[in-house]
Formats: sequence, C-alpha cells, structure tokens
Amino acid sequence: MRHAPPPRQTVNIQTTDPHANRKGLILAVNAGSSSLKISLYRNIENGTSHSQITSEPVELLLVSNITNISAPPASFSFTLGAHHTGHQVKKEPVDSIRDHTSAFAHFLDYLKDEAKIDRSEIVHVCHRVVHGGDYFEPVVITSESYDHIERLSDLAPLHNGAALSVIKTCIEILPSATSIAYFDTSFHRSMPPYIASYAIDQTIAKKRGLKKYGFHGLSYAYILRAVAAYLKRDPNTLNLIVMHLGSGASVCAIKDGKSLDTSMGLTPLTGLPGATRAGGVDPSLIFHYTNKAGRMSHDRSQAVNVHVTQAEEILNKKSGWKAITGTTDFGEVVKNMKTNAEKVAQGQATEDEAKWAMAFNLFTDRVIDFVGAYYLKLEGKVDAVVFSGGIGERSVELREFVMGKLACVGISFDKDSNQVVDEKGGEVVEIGKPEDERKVLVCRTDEQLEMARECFFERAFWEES
Ligand SMILES: Nc1ncnc2c1ncn2[C@@H]1O[C@H](COP(=O)(O)OP(=O)(O)O)[C@@H](O)[C@H]1O
Ligand SMILES: CC(=O)OP(=O)(O)O
Ligand SMILES: [Mg+2]
Repeated sequence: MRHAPPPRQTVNIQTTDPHANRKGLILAVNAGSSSLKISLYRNIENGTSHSQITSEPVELLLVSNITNISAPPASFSFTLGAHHTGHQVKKEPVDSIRDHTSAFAHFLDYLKDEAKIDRSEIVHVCHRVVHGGDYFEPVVITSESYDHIERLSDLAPLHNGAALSVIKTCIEILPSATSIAYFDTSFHRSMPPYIASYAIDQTIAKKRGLKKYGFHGLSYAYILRAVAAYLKRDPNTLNLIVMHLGSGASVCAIKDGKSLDTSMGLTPLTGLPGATRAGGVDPSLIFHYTNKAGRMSHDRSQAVNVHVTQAEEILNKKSGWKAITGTTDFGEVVKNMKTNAEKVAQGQATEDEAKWAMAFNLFTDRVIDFVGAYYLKLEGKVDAVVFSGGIGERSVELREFVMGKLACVGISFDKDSNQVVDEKGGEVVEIGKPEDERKVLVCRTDEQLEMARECFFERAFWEES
C-alpha cells in the first residue's frame, strides 16, 4: 500500500541511473470546480549524472490562474516566475472563458504569445483528476485510463469532466507530451474500512464501489510535506487536522502521516458546504425539494459526457453559499457580513441583510463540526491545526472564528499574527502562540507543485518519454 509520499528534501540520483537525464518541461494542470490553475516547471536537475537535491527538484517558470469559471466573467491571470514575486503579465476578466476548455485555450495563447515557450518542450502534462475510483497510482492517459476516468465523471460532476476536457485538448495540441492523471482520492486510501464504509448492504456497496473516497488528496499530501518540513519533523510521525477550504471545502484528520478520515465521501458533495454545493444534507431532503429528483439533468455545460440527475445538479450546482447569498465568492460573503453586522446584532436586519451572516455562520458551524470530531478521533494528540485553500489562506475572520472555538481544548492563536498572514511570504505561516507545542498554521497549498514533484521522481515516466 502506498501512503503519503515521504518528504523529498534530500534525494540521491545515482550516477548509474540511466534515467537521471530528465530533460524537458512539466506542465501541471489543476481543474478545480471554479478554477483552472496551471503551472509550468523546468527540472532543475537537467542532465546531471549525480546530485543531491536539497530543495524542490523543479523550478516554476510561470503560473496562470483562471478563477470564477462557474460565475462569469472569469478572471484570468498570467505570471512569469513565482506566484508572489513573479512578473504579472496580465490579470483581467475574460468574457470568452465559459468553461475549463476555453480557459485552457486562453492560457495556450498566452503561453505562445507572452512567454514565447515552444510547446514542444513540454514533455509531461500532469492533470489533477479528482475521482480516481480504485486507481491509486498516477496513470499515463491511454484510451483505457481515459475511459476509466470518464466512467467516474458522474461521481465528480464538477470535476472529472472538466479535467477530461483539458486532457483531450492536450492530446490534440501537445501530441508529443505524455498526459498523466494524478488523483485526489489516492491520499485517502489509508482510511480504515470502518471509517470508509457506509452503513448499507455491504454486498451492494462492494459491487458498486459505494464507499467514502475523500478528495483534495493532492493538497493534503502537499500540506503534510510542507508542514513536516516547516516543523522539521518526519511526516510519518505527524497528527494534523487540516482544513482545505475553497469553492470545494473539506477537512482531513491525518494520523501518523496518513489520512484517517475526511469530510467528503463517495463524491465531493458531502461534508462541508461549498460555493455551489450543499454539503451534507439528510438524503431524504432532495425528494421533498423536487419531485423530479431522479430524472436526468439537461445541463450540458460539461464538454464531455457527464450524466447526473436533477438531484445531483441541485445539490452540486444550485446550493452552497451561492444559493444563500447570490455570490460564489466567500470574500464577498465576509465583507457584506461585516457591513451588516451592527443591524444583525440589534435584530434589525432584513432577510437580505442577514443572509451574509447566515452563510458565514452556517459554513463555519459545519467546519467546527468536523474539527471537533477529528480532535476526538485523534484523541487530542494534534501536532498542528492547518488552514488552507482559498478561504483558509485568506479569511482572517474564518480563522478567528474556528480558533475561538478551539480555545476550549487549549489550542490558542495569536490575533495579530492572524491579521497579517497575507503580508507574509512562504508556504507555511504560523498564527499560533510560539510557546505552544500544538501549532496553528496557514499553508499555501499547491496541488500543481505536488504533481510536478511526483512526476519528476517517477522514473517510469522518464523511461517512457
Ligand atoms: N479574501 C478572501 N476571503 C475569503 N474567501 C476568499 C477570499 N479570496 C478568495 N476567497 C475564496 O476562495 C475561493 C477559491 O478557493 P480555491 O481553493 O482557490 O478554489 P477552488 O476550489 O476552485 O480550487 C473563492 O471562490 C472565494 O470564495
Ligand atoms: C474536490 C474539490 O472539491 O475540489 P475543488 O475544491 O478544487 O473544487
Ligand atoms: Mg481547488
């Protein structure tokens, strides 16, 4: 069984390794529910016969973030060099971006015109694929693996279809590059069967693969590695409660460096609410919401075949804080909540004014449900509580709320440090009290780097290229 990969701070490449010559560029593509994040890397160890790699094996050449894909106009950014220190060529709303395919096409134009990168230099394209089913290891895209991912699209309707549409484009436009799928589900294979199973007929469950898979695994693997490096600890000794809070949000309990439990399930729908996702609801709710729950949805916004019922469409695309407030942007939710705070406190807010606090309170309430449960599951032995994802990394208010609740178990945070996270560089920022053994951290997750790094270290991929 392959667990979370060990830290790769120091790696030996043997002189005799015939595959040490790992030349070429790696493109890493992360199709999130509302975003497409693309990073291009160059291998630092080009052609070296023997070396000690002391930091990342790959160097970031450029990064493009396309956000708000599900709530147009999408915002497109293109930065040469690293995220925060690089030279931003462009950041603008782009009307022509309506889905992940058009977002990727827009990126390719910039790659050629602005970065002057010859596409033929790209040897591998790593794709984040959210649902891998029983595929755990990264796989080269062949017609068989493509079909496998396509069959799973119905179990990740906001994701697998989007990833496949980008994979299709890559196969057509970058024919000399190998497309490789990396799965979010892989990290959670360590969940014990009693945690991963649902209390249903086990014969049917096994036959149909009806169990908890868990998602955001590339992010959790990256965070585990980054936190271990920051704390100077062996990742296999770490117990963490990690919150990945973005348009899709989940919490993971990591015990001894392995996923013990996570809040998403068979699909990325359950657990916490998301931008357009309901999160966990009583399954009966949907039959009271609509009498067409079982009918197929007519939504054809996905480029590849995704077959979902109206129930799934409502709960995945027409719910979440978008349904409560009208916006998918949690930053807006927080801003408007603060504007209306006084009226809400005085009981004088209209429903329209109170909806922002309602969305914030509902979301954070569910976050602490899982944090509390995982604290007990880890028997209080927690080395660090980690905030991550677009909301976890940026929302001072959300972190303050969650940390306020954790005070009752003695995990405290520093209010001032929490305020200035945005101003600090680095992948991990500490917001706990320095003297506390149990750390409170914000980790800027990077699923693209996780894939590129794994790709660099996988000899088989370089043998094939
Ligand atoms: N300043 C902010 N405060 C709170 N939430 C924010 C802020 N900025 C961005 N966000 C939220 O982060 C989300 C994006 O998170 P991210 O993890 O990047 O998304 P995805 O789930 O698509 O990968 C946005 O949709 C928005 O809701
Ligand atoms: C699994 C999932 O919900 O991913 P994202 O948050 O990127 O949409
Ligand atoms: Mg994401």
